[in-house]
Parts: sequence; structure tokens; C-alpha cells
Amino acid sequence: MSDTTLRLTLEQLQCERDDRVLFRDVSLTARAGEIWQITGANGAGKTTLLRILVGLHGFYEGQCQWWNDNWRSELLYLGHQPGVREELTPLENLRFTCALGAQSGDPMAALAAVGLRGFEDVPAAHLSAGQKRRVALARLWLERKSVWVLDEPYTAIDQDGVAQLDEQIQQAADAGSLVLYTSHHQVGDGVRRLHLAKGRAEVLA
Ligand SMILES: Nc1ncnc2c1ncn2[C@@H]1O[C@H](COP(=O)(O)OP(=O)(O)OP(=O)(O)O)[C@@H](O)[C@H]1O
Repeated sequence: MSDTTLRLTLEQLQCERDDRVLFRDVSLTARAGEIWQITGANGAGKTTLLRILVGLHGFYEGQCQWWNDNWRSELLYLGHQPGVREELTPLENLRFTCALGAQSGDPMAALAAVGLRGFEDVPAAHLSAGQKRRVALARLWLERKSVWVLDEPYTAIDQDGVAQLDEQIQQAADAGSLVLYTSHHQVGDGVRRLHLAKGRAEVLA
């Protein structure tokens, strides 16, 4: 019988860009219910690593393996940029996500959850950087996915937003999701950490 338990396995993962080794020997197993924080200096390769995990960067050596072939349907990926269409309103942005089939759920409720009640119909181009990030983060309040890969989700978020995001990530993990994120901010106790530095990778879990 095949093992259907959610997990990500990296074995001897190595990536070079422009003849520079970003990281080598990244080996770990991340499982359902865990939160992994990926840290490192600017340019250490954090975004590149996340892009490898979600299949957007294919130039690497070693193994990057999800638990089954349908992992993409369970993935919620938020990239380094908010990925918000500026000509659309927050509500239209979330409806667009839902219409693409990426997620289902209640866009109005999700926007209210991230403090954007009253801004649903304002063109995203007229929002602040933090508000745009909140539009992107609202996807975390739509249908729950079991794998979250979040690139710098705390960028531009105020103190209350940070606390709220901590809680949402913790709740997702408690409910059995696997969360991997880049940030210098630690969500809470028990978070596992992968640190990238000068071509080396260290698991500090
Ligand atoms: N499009 C690209 N083409 C070529 N090299 C790139 C490209 N994007 C990034 N790199 C290289 O990869 C390195 C790692 O970039 P990456 O964005 O993964 O780092 P990071 O750790 O996420 O940095 P930051 O903390 O500044 O966001 C960069 O220093 C750069 O040399």
C-alpha cells in the first residue's frame, strides 16, 4: 500500500545561479502539521528555494519530492510580490483567484478577516503597500489548502497584522497543514528553521 501521508522530502538539493552556489546539501523531511521558517541574508537563495519547491525553478540538482502527484491541488503559494492586479479591486482580485479554480471560499469574508472591509471596491492601485499585501494574504482565509508556501508574507504588514498572521499560520498547522515560509520573523515556538548561508544550509530545528 502506498504511503499517502503529506510530506516534502529534499535530498542533497543544490542550486547554482550565475556560477555561484546558492545552497548545497539541503536534506530534510517536512511533514503535515509543521511550520518551517527559511532564513538567510539577502541573496542567500530563499526565494529560489521556494520556487524550486513549487515547481517554478527547475535548474537544480538533487531530489525535491512531494508525497504524491496531486500535490499541486493542495498548494497555496504566495510569491515575493503581492501578485495583486492593480486595475482590479480587492474583491475582483479574489474572485479572479476563485474563478481560476485555484481556490473556493467567500472573498468578502476573507477581505473582512484581513481588515479590508470598506476597501473591497477600491482599485488595488489606490491601496497602500500593506493593504496590497493584505489582499494577497486574504487567500489564507479562503478555502484551506494543506500546503502553504509563503515568500515573505510579513512584508509591509503592521503589528496587528503580524499577530493575526501568526495565528492563522499556527491554526493551519494545528489543523494539519504544512507551512513553509521565508521571513526573519518567527511565528512561534516549535517552528523548524532552515538557514541558508554562504552556500551552506543548516537545519536548526
Ligand atoms: N532572475 C535571475 N536570474 C539570475 N540570477 C538570479 C535571478 N534571480 C535571482 N538570482 C540570483 O540568485 C540569488 C538568490 O536570489 P533569491 O531571490 O533567491 O535570494 P533571497 O535569499 O530570496 O534574497 P532576498 O532576501 O533579497 O529576497 C541572487 O543573489 C541572484 O544572484
